Amino acid sequence: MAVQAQNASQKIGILGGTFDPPHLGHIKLATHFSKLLHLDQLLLIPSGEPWQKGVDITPANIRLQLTQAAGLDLAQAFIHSKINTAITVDRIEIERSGPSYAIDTAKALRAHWGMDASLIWLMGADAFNQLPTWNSWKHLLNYVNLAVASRPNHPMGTEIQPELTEFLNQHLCIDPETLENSRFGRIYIDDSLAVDLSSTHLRNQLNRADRSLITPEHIPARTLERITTLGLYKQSS
Ligand SMILES: Nc1ncnc2c1ncn2[C@@H]1O[C@H](COP(=O)(O)OP(=O)(O)OP(=O)(O)O)[C@@H](O)[C@H]1O
Ligand SMILES: O=C(O)c1ccc[n+]([C@@H]2O[C@H](COP(=O)([O-])O)[C@@H](O)[C@H]2O)c1
Repeated sequence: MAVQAQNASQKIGILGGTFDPPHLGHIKLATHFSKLLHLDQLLLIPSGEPWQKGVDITPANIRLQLTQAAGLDLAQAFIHSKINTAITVDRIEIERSGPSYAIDTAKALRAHWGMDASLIWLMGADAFNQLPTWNSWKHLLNYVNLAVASRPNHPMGTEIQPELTEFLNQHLCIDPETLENSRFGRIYIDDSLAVDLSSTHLRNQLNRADRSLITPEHIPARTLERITTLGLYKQSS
C-alpha cells in the first residue's frame, strides 16, 4: 500500500492541458471537481511544450491567452454554481524550457505550496490511460493525488495496461473525502462526466465551413471571442 499523508490544509486542484483551444470539457471537468473536492484554488496550467501532441500546435503564448480567457469563463461558471474556488492561470510550464513533464510541475508546485497542502491533479480518462507514457509517471504520486473523470470514447478498464491496473489498485480511494484529506498518493475515479468534446475535433470544425456551428455550448464565450479576435483556426491559417 502506498504511503498516504492525511489532514491536508489547503486543497489545490491542478488542471494541465494543451488547451488548443480550451472547451466545455475542460470547464465541466474543472467545475465538477472544484465543487466535489471543495478546492481552495484551481490552477490552470497551459503546457509549454506538449511533447506528445505532434507539431501543429498553436504557439504557447497564444494558448496562454486562450487559457486566460477560459479562466474568466470558468470564474463566471463558478459564480453561477456558487463555487468558492479561486482560479489562477499558472505559466509554470510555459516559462520552463524543454518538454513539459508533469513530474517537474508537481515537484515545483509541492515546493511552492508546502507539505501540508493537498495537491490534486485533475485529468480525463484518456490522460489517465496514457499515464504510463509520461516521464517518471510512477513518481508523480509522491507529490500529488489524481482525480480522474470519465470521458466518452475513452473507457477506463478496457484500454488500461496491466502495469497501470496494478498502480491503480495500490492507490485507489473510493470516496472523494479521502482524496481531499490526503496530501498526495491517492487516485479517485469519477464516472459522472460525459462531455463528448475535444480540442482536436473543435479545431477541425473551426477550420471548416461549419465554423458557425460552434457556440458557447462547445467553447465558452470569452474564449470563443478571443479565438475570433486572434483569427485562429481558420482555413487559411
Ligand atoms: N471532454 C472531456 N472530458 C473529460 N476530460 C477532458 C475532456 N477534454 C479534455 N479533458 C482533459 O483535460 C486535460 C487537458 O486536455 P487537452 O487540453 O489535451 O484537451 P483535449 O480535448 O484532450 O485535446 P485533444 O483533442 O488533443 O485530445 C486532459 O487531462 C484531458 O483528459
Ligand atoms: O509528464 C509527461 O510526460 C506528460 C505527458 C503528456 C501530458 N502531460 C501533462 O498532462 C497535461 C495534459 O496534457 P495534454 O497533452 O493531454 O494536453 C499537461 O499538464 C501535461 O503537462 C505530461
